[in-house]
Amino acid sequence: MAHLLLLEDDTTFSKLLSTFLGKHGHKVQVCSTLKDAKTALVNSLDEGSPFDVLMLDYRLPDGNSVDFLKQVRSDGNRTPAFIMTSFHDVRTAVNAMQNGAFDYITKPVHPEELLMVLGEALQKSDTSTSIKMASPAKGGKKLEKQSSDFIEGKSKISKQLYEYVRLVAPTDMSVIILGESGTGKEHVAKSIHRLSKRSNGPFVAIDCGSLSKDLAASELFGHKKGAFTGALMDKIGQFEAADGGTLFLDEIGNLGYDVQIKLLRALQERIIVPIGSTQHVKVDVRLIAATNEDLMTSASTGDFRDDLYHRLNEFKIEVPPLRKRGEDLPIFIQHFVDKANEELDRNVQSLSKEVMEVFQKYDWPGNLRELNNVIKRLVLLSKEEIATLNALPAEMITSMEEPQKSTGSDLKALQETHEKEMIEKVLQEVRYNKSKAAKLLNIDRKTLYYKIEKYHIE
Ligand SMILES: Nc1ncnc2c1ncn2[C@@H]1O[C@H](COP(=O)(O)OP(=O)(O)OP(=O)(O)O)[C@@H](O)[C@H]1O
Repeated sequence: MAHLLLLEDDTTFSKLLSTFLGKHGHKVQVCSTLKDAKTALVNSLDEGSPFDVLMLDYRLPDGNSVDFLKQVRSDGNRTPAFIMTSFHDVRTAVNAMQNGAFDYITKPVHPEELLMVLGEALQKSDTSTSIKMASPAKGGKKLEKQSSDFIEGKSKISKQLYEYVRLVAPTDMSVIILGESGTGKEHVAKSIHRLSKRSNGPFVAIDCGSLSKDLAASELFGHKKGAFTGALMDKIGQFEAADGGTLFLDEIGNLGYDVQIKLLRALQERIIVPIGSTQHVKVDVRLIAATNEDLMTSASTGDFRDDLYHRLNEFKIEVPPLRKRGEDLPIFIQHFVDKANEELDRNVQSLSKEVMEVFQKYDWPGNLRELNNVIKRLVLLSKEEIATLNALPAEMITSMEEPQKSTGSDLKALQETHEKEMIEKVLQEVRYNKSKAAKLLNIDRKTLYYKIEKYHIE
C-alpha cells in the first residue's frame, strides 16, 4: 500500500480517482489547493507517515503545481511527483520535468495509464540521484548493441550527434550537453561514459533541478556529522561516489552561486572539502553537464559563473529536438511500440495511416519522452494489432486543427469567438474549477476540456 497525495481541485474527478486508487490498496489524501497540500506535506512528515508519491493537477485555484513543486524541492523534499495536465498544458508539464517532476500524464486520465505511471513512480525511491555501474565498452561497436533500450537513429543530424559522442568519449574532457527537455541528454551522457576509459567505474547522475539550495553542496561534496542541523552522521557526497567514473549533472543552471564556486574548485584542483570538514579529499571524476537553457546568456547576466561555464565547456554537444530528426521518427516509433508491447503485454503490430499522419504533423514539444509516453498510452489502450486514432488523446488530434479566424461576416467564427469569451469568463469566475465551470456552462467536463484546448485558453 502506498501513501499518496492527490492535489486536484475538481472534486468529482478527485473522488473518482481516490476511490479507484483506494480499491487498488492505496491510501489517498486529497487536497484541492496548494495551501492545503503544503500543510498536508508538513503534517505527513511530523506524523512519521510521509507520502510515497505526489500526484499533482497542473492548475489549482491558488497557483500552479510546477511552482509548488519547485518550492517542495527547494525545501529538500524529493518524493516522486507527477503532473496531471490537459493536453493543452503539455508544454508546461514538460517544463515541470526540469523542476523535479518524474513524469506527466495528460487528461482525461485513463485508469490503467495512471496505475502504470504510479507503479513507475513508486519504483523511484529517490528521484534526484542514481548511481549505475555501466557495462564495459567495446571499441567500435554500435551503442545500441550495448544498450538495447536505446537507438541512435539514421538521420544526418543523429549520425553527427553520435560521431561527436564517439569522438569525445575516450578523452577526459568535460562536456556540456545542450538540448530541449526529453531529447535524450542523459542517454547521451551515459553513452559517453560507456565508451570512455572510465566505463568500469560508476556513472552517477544528479538532477540539480530537484536539489534544494540548502542541501545541494552537501549532496555533491558530502558533510561531516553536526555540520548543520539535520547532519546526524557523516555523509559521502556524489563527487566521491563517482570517483574513478563520470558525474552527470543534469539541469546544471539550477545550481546556486556558492555551489558553483565549490564545483569550479573541484574541477580545477580535483579536490573536494566536505561541508564542516577541513580535510581535502582527492577525487578523480569526469564531469558531464546538461542544460536546456542558454547557459552562455546566464553567464553573461551573472546568474551562472563565467569561469565555470568555460571550464565545463571543453566540448559541446547539441542533442536535436525530435521535430528535427526527420527520418528517425518512424524508427523511434517502432522502438517505443516494441518496448511498450513487452512492458504491457500487448501485441500492437503497427499504427494506422491516420495515427502516423498525426505523429508526423505534431511538433513534439516533449521530444522523445513525450513520444514514449504517447506510445505507451496508445499501446495500452489498443486491444487490436493496429493502433488507431481512438487510442490517441482527442486533444492531440484537435491541436492539429487551425483555430478559426473571425472575419466579421463568418457566423460560425463569430459564434466561436463568443463561446471562447464565455468559457474564459466562467473559468475565471470559478477560479478554474473545471467541474463547476462545466456545470455553469451546461456542458460535460470532457467537452469543456475539448473547448479549452480548441480555443487555446490559458
Ligand atoms: N536514443 C534513445 N533511444 C531510445 N529512447 C531514448 C533515447 N534517448 C532518450 N530516450 C528516452 O527518452 C526519454 C528522455 O530521455 P532523457 O531523460 O535522456 O532526456 P533528457 O534530455 O535528459 O531529459 P530532461 O531534459 O528532462 O532531463 C527517456 O524515457 C529515454 O528512455
